[in-house]
Amino acid sequence: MTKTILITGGGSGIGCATAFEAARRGWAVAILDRDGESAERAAAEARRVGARKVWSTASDVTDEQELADAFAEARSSLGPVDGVIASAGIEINAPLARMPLDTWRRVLDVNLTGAFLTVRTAAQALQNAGRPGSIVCVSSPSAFVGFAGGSNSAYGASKGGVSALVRAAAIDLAPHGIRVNAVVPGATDTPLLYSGLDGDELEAERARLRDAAARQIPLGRMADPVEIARTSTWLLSDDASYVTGSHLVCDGGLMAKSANDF
Ligand SMILES: NC(=O)C1=CN([C@@H]2O[C@H](COP(=O)(O)OP(=O)(O)OC[C@H]3O[C@@H](n4cnc5c(N)ncnc54)[C@H](O)[C@@H]3O)[C@@H](O)[C@H]2O)C=CC1
Ligand SMILES: C[C@H](O)[C@@H]1OC(=O)[C@H](O)[C@@H]1O
Repeated sequence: MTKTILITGGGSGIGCATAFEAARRGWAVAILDRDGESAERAAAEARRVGARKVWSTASDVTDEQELADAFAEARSSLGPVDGVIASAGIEINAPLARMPLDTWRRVLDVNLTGAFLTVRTAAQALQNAGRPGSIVCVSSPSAFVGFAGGSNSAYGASKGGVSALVRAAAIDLAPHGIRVNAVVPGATDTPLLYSGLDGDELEAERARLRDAAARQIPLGRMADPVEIARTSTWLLSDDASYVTGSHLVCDGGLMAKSANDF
């Protein structure tokens, strides 16, 4: 069935790949991103490769009114949405003792409050249209295990909150025929992993992560964003009609193994 979906953080990485995968399925796609230019670049590329109906706008997921306006404009442009993917997110790591409070607050605001506002706005849009629908939030292995040398307290806490939000929202929205799930990507080669790095530092980090993936991830590599996108769009599809409140882990086996194998 042809669907109309809306993606936050669709200007880059996993969100952008998900927009392309949805377009490949013949779905109409609304691409939202704090960086409006990246959203438009993604939309232009999707059109170039044959996307049927694509629309984009700048929208910050921490701003409830901006989100509501973007959902309304998406409906005017593409029609009522059937599904939403909350992919917008940031990762800023620091040892606990050196984690600035404003960094903690920013990470929680974007990743957790942004997901909450996206889920609530999506639910309102689906109910206003009198339609069932599906919402997918992008969580993380960091919601379940420690990473980054113990420096991801803010990021891990934000994603732990996203996972709890998904379970609560699934129960809350089920009577309205709205399914809510999480996709849990493993290490995926996107700009998020290289936040704040460029030039030689970025290449060195890319090499370090590829080596770590080869040694620590059972499938021996990081994910390509499109592999996450296929999982997310399956959750939005009618093939997942009885799936809600669930976490689909797409991590190459990373979490299947303990870091402390005996
Ligand atoms: N790359 C990875 O290894 C993993 C990523 N994730 C999650 O996947 C999601 C997507 O991340 P990636 O594609 O990897 O990173 P990315 O940095 O390529 O994409 C994130 C996008 O979100 C946008 N964004 C950031 N703050 C925003 C805001 N306040 N409002 C609207 N848009 C905003 C950025 O402009 C960017 O386009 C994030 O939630 C991230 O936490 C989860 C597990 C692993
Ligand atoms: C598994 C990743 O390395 C980990 O998960 C995330 O969400 C972050 O991107 C971390 O790097």
